[in-house]
Amino acid sequence: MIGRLNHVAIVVPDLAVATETYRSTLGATVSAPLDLPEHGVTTVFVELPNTKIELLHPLGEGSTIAKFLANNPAGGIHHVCYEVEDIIASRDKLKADGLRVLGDGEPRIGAHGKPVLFLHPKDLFGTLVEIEQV
Ligand SMILES: CC[C@H](C(=O)O)C(=O)SCCNC(=O)CCNC(=O)[C@H](O)C(C)(C)COP(=O)(O)OP(=O)(O)OC[C@H]1O[C@@H](n2cnc3c(N)ncnc32)[C@H](O)[C@@H]1OP(=O)(O)O
Ligand SMILES: [Co+2]
Repeated sequence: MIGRLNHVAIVVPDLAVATETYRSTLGATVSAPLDLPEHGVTTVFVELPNTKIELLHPLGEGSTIAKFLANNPAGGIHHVCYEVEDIIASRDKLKADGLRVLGDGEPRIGAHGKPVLFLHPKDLFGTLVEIEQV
């Protein structure tokens, strides 16, 4: 079911500082910030040869990642995203196998304009997992 690693997400306390560090210190190609108010985040994508790093910062009140940043004020790895071919079939199999799909269980459009879902970290060894249909 899961395919390529689409991205690894890092929540950062200062998106501009993190972006400049990846661009200048690490010499990576980085995108412009993208506000995703429906997800309560601002994202910057670091393009790597074999995957992407998603830099995340809370956007607006009640952001789903505000608590994570409060618990990890220096930042931290927040989730990994695996690619799937059919997000509905994947969702239904994961649910049938007892994993909890977060939110209302319906895919939403993510930063790449593709449908995404999230799986509870407690069901996947303490790791928040996002699946993205490609
Ligand atoms: C989709 C746009 C973009 C993209 O790639 O396209 C994004 O990726 S946006 C990313 C932001 N959106 C989300 O993360 C949506 C899914 N997340 C959630 O629903 C919540 O963050 C949730 C349920 C994972 C955690 O909720 P909350 O922050 O309120 O914390 P809780 O106290 O309820 O957590 C319960 C339990 O889980 C542990 N936890 C929380 N976050 C993580 C994490 N990122 N990785 C691992 N574990 C996590 C937390 O410590 C609690 O554990 P406990 O032992 O009970 O203390
Ligand atoms: Co993501």
